[in-house]
Order: sequence, then structure tokens, then C-alpha cells
Amino acid sequence: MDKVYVIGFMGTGKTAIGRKLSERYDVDELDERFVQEYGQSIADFFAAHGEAGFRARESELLRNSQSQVVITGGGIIERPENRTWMKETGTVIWIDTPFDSIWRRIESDRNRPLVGKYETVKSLYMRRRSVYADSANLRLEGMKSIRELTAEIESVLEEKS
Ligand SMILES: Nc1ncnc2c1ncn2[C@@H]1O[C@H](COP(=O)(O)OP(=O)(O)O)[C@@H](O)[C@H]1O
Ligand SMILES: O=C(O)C1=C[C@@H](OP(=O)(O)O)[C@@H](O)[C@H](O)C1
Ligand SMILES: [Mg+2]
Repeated sequence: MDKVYVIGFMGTGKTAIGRKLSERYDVDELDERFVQEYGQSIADFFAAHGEAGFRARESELLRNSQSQVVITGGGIIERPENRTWMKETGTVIWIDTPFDSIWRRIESDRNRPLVGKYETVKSLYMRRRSVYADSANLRLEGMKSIRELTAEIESVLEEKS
């Protein structure tokens, strides 16, 4: 398999980039598929089943994805088996954005159940950052625009085709 996986912390633009890529490529946005399949928002699902319940289903969606481009949720790298799966089945692209820019984008978004206090989210970011780095084949500079980031991912897709 020769997929492209897009990873990165919440608010790095994965979903927005996925929407643009879907104009030209077959894209699976795992969080959107989650909501379709389970008929509940991610926030409501977390409240009812906890993070562990979400992670189990998220991992299943990752494994079953048939699309060329897979847009992940920020926590996909929490499970080591997901990191291994992505590396073995495709190219993993990490969008690396400084925390303070991310925070401005996500702080008032109530759809992300893991967004709480600044310090708590920042420590999640600090813990995950090296995990994204270890999981990825390619790092993109996240301060670029959505359009530029999309174009960079498109050039990886073109190279692979
Ligand atoms: N590189 C960027 N430049 C400008 N705005 C961005 C960028 N990345 C994300 N955003 C904005 O931040 C918000 C969250 O983006 P989203 O695509 O939902 O991120 P993710 O899926 O990685 O959590 C959206 O309003 C999006 O337009
Ligand atoms: O980082 C995380 O653990 C999560 C990120 C979210 O996706 P985005 O990265 O698209 O915000 C979503 O999957 C869920 O709220 C959990
Ligand atoms: Mg998203």
C-alpha cells in the first residue's frame, strides 16, 4: 500500500488541508468518518465512553481505511500499533506548528474534548511532539498557509504516482 498519512497536534490544519486535497484525491478524514459511523460528536462520544473508547474505534477506522490520503486526529499516535501501521503502509507527513499559534486556533473550540487549560494542553503538546517526530517520514513547517501546506502534500502525492 502506498498511502499518505497526515499527522500533527490539534489545530495544525489537518482537517482543512484534507478538505482541499479531497478536490483532487481520495481522502479519508478519520474524525469525520467517526462521526458518520457512530452518529455522535467526538465530544459526546468522549463524555459517554471515555478517551479509551474513542481510541479503540479510531484505531479500527485507521486500519480499515481504503483511501489514498488519510487525515488523522491529533491523538492517532498515542497507540504504538497505529504508529507502526502507518509507517508500514505509507508515508507519514507531520505538520509541526508552534504551540502558541495552535492555542489561538483551538482554545475556544468546544468540539475538541481534550482542550482544557492552557498548561494542560501545552504539556500534552510537549509530550506528543517527539512522538510525532519519531512517527513521521516528513516534517512540514506548520506556519505556512493551508494552501502552501496542501501544495506540499500534493507534491509528495505526485512523486508517488
Ligand atoms: N496553517 C494555517 N494557517 C491558517 N489557519 C489555519 C492553519 N491551520 C489551521 N488553521 C485554522 O485553525 C483551525 C483548526 O484547523 P483544523 O483543520 O481543524 O485543524 P486540525 O484538523 O489539525 O485539528 C481552522 O479554523 C483552520 O482554518
Ligand atoms: O489530539 C487528540 O487527541 C484529538 C484530536 C482531535 O482531532 P484534531 O487533531 O483534528 O483536532 C480528535 O480526534 C479528538 O478530539 C482527539
Ligand atoms: Mg481535524
